Amino acid sequence: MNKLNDVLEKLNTAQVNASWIFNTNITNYNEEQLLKETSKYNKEQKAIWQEIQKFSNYKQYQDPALRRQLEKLSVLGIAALDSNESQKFINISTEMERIYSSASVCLPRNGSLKCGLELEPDLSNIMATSRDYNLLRETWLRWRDSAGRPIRNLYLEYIRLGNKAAIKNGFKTLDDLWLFPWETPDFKQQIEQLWQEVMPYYQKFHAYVRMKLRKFYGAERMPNDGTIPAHILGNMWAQSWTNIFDVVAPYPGKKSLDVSETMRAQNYTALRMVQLSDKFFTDLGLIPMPGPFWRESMINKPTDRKVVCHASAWDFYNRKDFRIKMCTNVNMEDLITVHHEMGHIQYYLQYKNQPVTFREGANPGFHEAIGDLLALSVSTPKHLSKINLLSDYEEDHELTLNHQMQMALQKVSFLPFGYLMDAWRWDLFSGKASKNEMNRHWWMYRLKLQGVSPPVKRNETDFDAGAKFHVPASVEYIRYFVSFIIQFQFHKSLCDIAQPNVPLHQCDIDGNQEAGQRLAKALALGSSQEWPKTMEMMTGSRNMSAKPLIEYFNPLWKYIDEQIKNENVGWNFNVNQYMENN
Ligand SMILES: CC(=O)N[C@@H](CC(=O)O)C(=O)NC[C@H](CC1(C(=O)N[C@@H](Cc2ccc(O)cc2)C(=O)O)CCCC1)C(=O)O
Ligand SMILES: [Zn+2]
Repeated sequence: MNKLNDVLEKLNTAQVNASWIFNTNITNYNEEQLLKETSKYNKEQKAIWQEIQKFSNYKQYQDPALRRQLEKLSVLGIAALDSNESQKFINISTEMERIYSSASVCLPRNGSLKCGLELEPDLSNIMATSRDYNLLRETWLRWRDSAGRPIRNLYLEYIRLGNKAAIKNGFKTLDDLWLFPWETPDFKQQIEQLWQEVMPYYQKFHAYVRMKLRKFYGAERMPNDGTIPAHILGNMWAQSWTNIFDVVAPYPGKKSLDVSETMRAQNYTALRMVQLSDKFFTDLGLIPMPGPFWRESMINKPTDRKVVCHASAWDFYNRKDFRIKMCTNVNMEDLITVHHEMGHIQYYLQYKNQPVTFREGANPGFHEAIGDLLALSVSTPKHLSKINLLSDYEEDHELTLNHQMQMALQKVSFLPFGYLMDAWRWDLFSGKASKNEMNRHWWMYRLKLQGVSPPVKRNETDFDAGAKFHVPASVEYIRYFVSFIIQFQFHKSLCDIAQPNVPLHQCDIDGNQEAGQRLAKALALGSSQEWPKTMEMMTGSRNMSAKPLIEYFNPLWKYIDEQIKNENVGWNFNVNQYMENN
């Protein structure tokens, strides 16, 4: 088996290398190289897979670790397609990613038309900072015209081929293949259950934010069905509302917890942000970033070439080389993202000596939760003041509520979006939703779960889901919904060790070696055991639970209940009202 392990290592290293080169230097040559490398990777993976099929009686193996590795290797994924269909699938995926990452728009800018505006940083900045209702609507609409629409027909092909691949792996449809790594037969039910648990709290939060936006933009700009227009929430996909903090803050005059200004004033650089995050990990007794990380990572947007700016963390599967790629801006949002990416790297470092098949998170949600978990401590006012990013700090009720609001704008607003991104794709893959109504199905979920509506009518030539990175990039998303739930479970467990008598929302685990050790033990296991066992190691329970998230925001729920006395919580909707009947 360890011979196979070496082969798998070399295979993965070659593939990741080619992908890194393309992502950090987008040229036709590098794209061709990546395509060649990917087909080679798929062919060799398939050969190994066919080998393993011969040991089909692997279930009888005594050694549990060996049995588990063979079971993971028994699912090949997309590469199970025959060579020309597999090539077609790779071409479609590459084409969708190219369309998305090269999309740009024209916008009316003081009298003339400005063209070549890209998502990062141009459009994201407008969505975050503009309060001009019409400019926001134009930006929202034109991005979807440029990035979403051209992907629609490619996506239909993607689903057709993906479902064929699922069948070749012994599954019914592509959603079953996507869910395989979760090893949880009732996974969809567990997710729905978690959503039911948090939904009442989300709806109250939605009512509060809607009330504040109505006051700011005027009642005539708010739909009468109680939904919030998607373009005024500070984000291109309304997935995180942190950028409208100034509009919804409980105590606007109070010290803002957005330390971006202070970071710039203190000449923070991307490097300093990464060093700050590294220090938090090592103060917990975790593994410091190794030499190659500092030498090879790309943490600033290069000026001499095109790159994929979407932040990411990379494991080169050689137990030495780990990198992040980020077009870092010096602000608080990116300080959080740096911690998120460093959380991935820490996980890679902790499980690097596992067999290759176990070098994954206990489940994909675990991998997404680590960085955010540490960021929960970093973003407390107390910690920010400790690292000199917040001056004349004194804990009081107003500061607490402003902090709670800022955290809810990041975490609570995200929950329905994290769910619907895959609920929509599962329905399409499984055939539960018709391919002729993909956009209607998208807006059904956006209305039903998120209470967000399109600022202009949509139709079936639009493909609004395609305007979100993870759809053309075919990156599964439910991992983020799970992460936003379990990171609070982990936070509560580590806080019970580090600061047992501190309210959860004020807890900072910084420097607590015992908490660090509890975390390190769980991370070092990778996916070598089923995730409920690792969940039990971390939290004492085998199950996911939204209770710690709800507890973290207790002060905020009380405040919101007072504020929304005259508001109708929730919304009604009729998706026909937003779809042009074509
Ligand atoms: C080689 C490779 O691909 N590696 C994987 C890691 C691995 O699989 O090992 C990887 O780096 N994926 C990139 C992805 C980037 C980000 C993302 O896409 N975030 C979601 C959802 C979200 C939003 C807010 C938030 O606070 C946390 C998550 C979004 O932006 O919608 C962008 C900013 C944050 C994380 C990531 O790091 O997860
Ligand atoms: Zn991540």
